[in-house]
Amino acid sequence: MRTWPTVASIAIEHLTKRYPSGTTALDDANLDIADGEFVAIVGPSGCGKSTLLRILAGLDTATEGHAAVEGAAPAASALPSATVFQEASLFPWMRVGENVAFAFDSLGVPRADIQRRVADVLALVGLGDYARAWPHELSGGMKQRAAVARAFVTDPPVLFMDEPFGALDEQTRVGLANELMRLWERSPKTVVFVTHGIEEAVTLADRVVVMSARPGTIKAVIPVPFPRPRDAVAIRAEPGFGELVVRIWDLLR
Ligand SMILES: Nc1ncnc2c1ncn2[C@@H]1O[C@H](COP(=O)(O)OP(=O)(O)OP(=O)(O)O)[C@@H](O)[C@H]1O
Repeated sequence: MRTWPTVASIAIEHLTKRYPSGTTALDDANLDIADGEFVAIVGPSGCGKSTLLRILAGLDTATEGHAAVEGAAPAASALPSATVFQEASLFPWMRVGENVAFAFDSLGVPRADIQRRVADVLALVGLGDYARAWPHELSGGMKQRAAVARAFVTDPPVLFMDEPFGALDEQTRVGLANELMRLWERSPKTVVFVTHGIEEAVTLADRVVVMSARPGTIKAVIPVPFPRPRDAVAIRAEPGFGELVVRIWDLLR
């Protein structure tokens, strides 16, 4: 089995992305993300958040500048990261457990270990009884739980999340935010989390990166001072929570 470090840092330097259509989606973005840090990215629609995440995840290339995951696997083709998108993108022809186990494809992990880890992670996201269910038998929130389980099951040092809870109702979102924080506390990793939810960003992140309208640049990086472990509901009553949310809203105006 391949082994990789438990966490990795990310360096983004002068990153610019121009699509062939002529759209400049990112313009000279610079950011350092520390080992094990949870960073949320917010910004107006179309400011290049997904573009940035796709470049970090190795799914697209930059026009200028570069982004590097440091302390991770040597080959760019073997980036030890997992990505969760707004759509859970489970394979409809595989049961939930098989979808989660698929993350181990070609990693050479013994079958018994895979079964144990899949069962553990499904239990952690509240899907312990659904390993043999088909994706179409799950609600939207349950599908997203399965997608989060698939991202965590191999314990990669880096996790990229692109509006993973964006399509869900508020109550499910808050529940999943808590589950994500518990998973992250159990197995630390560097997380880059794109969201439209300012409160969600402040709840989850160590720092919130605020991007400007297109072409996207990094307008501000706001540290979130609240202690951990956090609770996605109780944190709203923390002194300073509302002020921080308003400050970020003001930056987005
Ligand atoms: N494959 C592509 N080809 C051409 N232009 C693209 C492509 N993908 C994105 N864009 C453009 O790049 C800009 C940034 O898009 P991106 O999806 O990164 O923004 P975003 O901040 O994630 O938006 P949203 O919050 O609405 O999801 C937009 O103007 C978009 O039209």
